[in-house]
Amino acid sequence: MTATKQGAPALPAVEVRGLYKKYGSSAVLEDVHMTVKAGEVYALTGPNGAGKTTLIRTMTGLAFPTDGEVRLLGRDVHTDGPRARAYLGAVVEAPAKFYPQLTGTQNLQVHANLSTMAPGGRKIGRDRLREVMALLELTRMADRKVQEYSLGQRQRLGVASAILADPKVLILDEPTSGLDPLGIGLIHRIVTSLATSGCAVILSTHHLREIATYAHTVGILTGGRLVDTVDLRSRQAAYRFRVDDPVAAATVLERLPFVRKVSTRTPYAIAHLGGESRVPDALAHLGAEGIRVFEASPDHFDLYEYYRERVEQA
Ligand SMILES: Nc1ncnc2c1ncn2[C@@H]1O[C@H](COP(=O)(O)OP(=O)(O)OP(=O)(O)O)[C@@H](O)[C@H]1O
Repeated sequence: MTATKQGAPALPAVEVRGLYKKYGSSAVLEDVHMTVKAGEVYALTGPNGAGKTTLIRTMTGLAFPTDGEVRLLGRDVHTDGPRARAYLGAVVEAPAKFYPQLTGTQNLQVHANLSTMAPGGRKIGRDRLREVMALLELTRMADRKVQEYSLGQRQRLGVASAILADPKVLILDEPTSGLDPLGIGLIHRIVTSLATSGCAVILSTHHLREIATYAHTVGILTGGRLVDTVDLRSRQAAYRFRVDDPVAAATVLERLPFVRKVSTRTPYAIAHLGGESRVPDALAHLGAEGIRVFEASPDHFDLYEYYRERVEQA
């Protein structure tokens, strides 16, 4: 848990505890636990029918759990809903529902009015509407009726409405489905920039190779159970050294104080160095011990392969 300036432990932005959801006799979510911190991008993935949308609906308070609880910034979303959702922005059913006869800006104005009326809500001015339309590259469409929007444009308008009130928690169900490659890049940049300013972001997706580039954590949900939570930042801190003797190289690397984890995969010795700046140090030590190094490069974690194995084992 991170600490605030006063030294008190910071509340998780999202906390899911022992969540169960049944439809009739069939269990859709079973004992799901999740913690997401401020500034974290958490990607939820899993096969079709795994329960991602159900989990997201339950986290946002749209569906009620059979058992367990969800807290947003410490408030229970099911028993203290309005206050828990005061800092929440969400697109749960993509693309979000809008009034087709109203323009994009008018639809955002409706959202702005609703969020102003919510507990703790503050006024959202026309400048902010223009700003989010520009951010989502919808300025050209701003005064057109939503019924004239393409699927991708409606998808982007959904994200615009979710970020309108500067949420501290942003939850997006498949935000990039239906978007073209530039639209996908746009959503990545917006999510990254919100997270950098302290917003916790949870999104569901099937696009593993994309999210591997900007998510901090990946939760793998299968058959209603969260079978793994992968910390991508620690996975990606590994470097591999192609050497003449991987076992001897591993022994040398293990002795270095900044090295956390070492393994071998012939012809490589792989080490978690804690950052690129340590690579020259590692090379110097290997060289001093007589190890010949032919190549040093980041050992990219293959999330797709990892996911495939986890889902097949589950
Ligand atoms: N209202 C409902 N009534 C009964 N069963 C439901 C209901 N909503 C979802 N389910 C079932 O719950 C399971 C999980 O569905 P959910 O939509 O949460 O999966 P998902 O992981 O989001 O799937 P996808 O990747 O296809 O979007 C499925 O078996 C689905 O049939």
